[in-house]
Amino acid sequence: MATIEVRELTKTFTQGKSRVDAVRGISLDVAGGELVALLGPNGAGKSTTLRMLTTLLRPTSGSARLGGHDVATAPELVRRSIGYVGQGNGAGHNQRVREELITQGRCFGIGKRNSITRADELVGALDLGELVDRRVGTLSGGQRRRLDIALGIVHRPSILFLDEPTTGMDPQSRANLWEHIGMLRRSTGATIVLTTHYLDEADAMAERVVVIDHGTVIADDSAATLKDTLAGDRVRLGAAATDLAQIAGMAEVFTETRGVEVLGDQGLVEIVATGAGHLLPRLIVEAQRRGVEVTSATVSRPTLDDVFLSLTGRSLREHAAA
Ligand SMILES: Nc1ncnc2c1ncn2[C@@H]1O[C@H](COP(=O)(O)OP(=O)(O)OP(=O)(O)O)[C@@H](O)[C@H]1O
Repeated sequence: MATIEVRELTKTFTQGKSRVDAVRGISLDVAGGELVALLGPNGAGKSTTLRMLTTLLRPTSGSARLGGHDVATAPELVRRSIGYVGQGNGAGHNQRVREELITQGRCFGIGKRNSITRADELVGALDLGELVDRRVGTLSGGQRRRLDIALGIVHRPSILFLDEPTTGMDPQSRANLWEHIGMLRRSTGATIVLTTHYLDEADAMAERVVVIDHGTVIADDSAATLKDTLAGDRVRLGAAATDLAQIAGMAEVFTETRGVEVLGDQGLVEIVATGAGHLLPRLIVEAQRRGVEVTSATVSRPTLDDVFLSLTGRSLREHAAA
């Protein structure tokens, strides 16, 4: 049985006459221990979905069960089995780091002694040792994020939701946070669902990427499969301007070829193909056979942005930059 079972979940916000269909029928099963990234442009409905799964928002229709408990009928039981680290910081500015962790334990009904033991465990797990006596308001963005995660898992949830855990952080702090998320996962076996705008991050870290656009799931698979099936490799061959059309015609004949474009201003032909590593040598041999000189050749693997582009005709990069 899946740890998270979502069926046709929707959320419509209405205010006076205005109506926003933020989530329009999302279905999703997540198995125990999976790390799933929800990826999509601004306003796609990722946070709204997360907020419904964490019982912070009531769904308009559809259902969601977490650890066997329904968000609508058993929100208390759902809350006990999940941790949620939202986009805003929950910790008080004036509290000291260790105090904050102990207070959080007490809020979850953990006894005083056990809250202290748990706080010390988390200080170790999230590398907060040097910060225990610092006031929360003085922490850097990355340190603050590590504290947020520690606060989110005080009660040992089996499912952890992270809403844009690394947004706004520099690359080094992002890598450091990911290391901690990885360690946490290995040591607790928790199921982790997160949202991110960083395509490279979803690609490298999540074993499963759920692409959301306009409130629905438009793709759901491993990053590698999404890239292979939806985007394909890119081969770029350089040649004299007069030879480009001939190279394009030649490339179209191969069964691996999915699309060909002449980039005249760059003196290139771009070929989108399956298994470019095998295709490239054959293209070059064929060009030689036809007496056409290929002056340069590059192969690149697609990115998740290419996947999004092929699904929607739009780029996610503009959104990520925004
Ligand atoms: N409380 C609300 N009232 C009205 N509309 C809302 C509310 N919360 C979210 N929305 C709208 O719902 C849509 C989905 O928003 P949501 O925050 O879920 O997107 P997102 O994919 O998380 O975006 P981002 O990546 O920018 O965080 C947006 O159009 C947003 O403006």
